[in-house]
Amino acid sequence: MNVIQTRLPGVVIIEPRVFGDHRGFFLESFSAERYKQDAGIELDFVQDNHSRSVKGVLRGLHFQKNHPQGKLVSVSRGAVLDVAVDINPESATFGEHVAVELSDDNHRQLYIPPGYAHGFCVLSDTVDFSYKCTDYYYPEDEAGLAWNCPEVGIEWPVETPALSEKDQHYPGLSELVNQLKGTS
Ligand SMILES: Cc1cn([C@H]2C[C@H](O)[C@@H](COP(=O)(O)OP(=O)(O)O[C@H]3O[C@@H](C)C(=O)[C@@H](O)[C@H]3O)O2)c(=O)[nH]c1=O
Repeated sequence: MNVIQTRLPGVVIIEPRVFGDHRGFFLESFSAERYKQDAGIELDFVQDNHSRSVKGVLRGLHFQKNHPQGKLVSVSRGAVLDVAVDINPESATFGEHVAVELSDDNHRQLYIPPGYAHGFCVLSDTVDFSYKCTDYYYPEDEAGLAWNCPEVGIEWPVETPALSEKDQHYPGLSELVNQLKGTS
């Protein structure tokens, strides 16, 4: 497999080896030893998730405050623009993001270590989105960053995405940092 470093520490693009033949293709979507050695993923995964969304849906930008999750994300059908944002004020890349197209055509995966905000926007008619998480889901611990925060400046492929109710009300980066510090 091929591993591509991004500008954000620990965030890597993984291109699995794809074995194509007259039947279709085969790939290993995860293998603990190899992903540890080649992609630096030391943490164990404890939960697998799958969501389906239609074109124009945007989910994000999400993280958990006290139980941060590392996520190995991929698309089994369709295409998304997947985004990770550095929300750690102590980080040299605070406020920066990476945006990567993941599709059933390029077979790319993105590993996002614990501590980043994550989201994606659907580019295809339908998408099946799968991800492995290094911690469990704690509904009371859920938090988010506004998908359209101007301080982050993500160039999303749609102007008016379809959002969940809660994704319409998350704060921008400065407000989020103040909230996490407990100062507002
Ligand atoms: C994320 C999650 C949701 N749920 C439930 C809660 C809710 O009733 C329903 C839909 O939840 P949400 O609207 O939060 O789903 P969604 O907006 O798809 O949330 C996900 O977005 C992407 C971008 C991520 O990075 C994930 O970590 C996760 O936050 O599913 C679980 O039971 N377990 C889970 O792990």
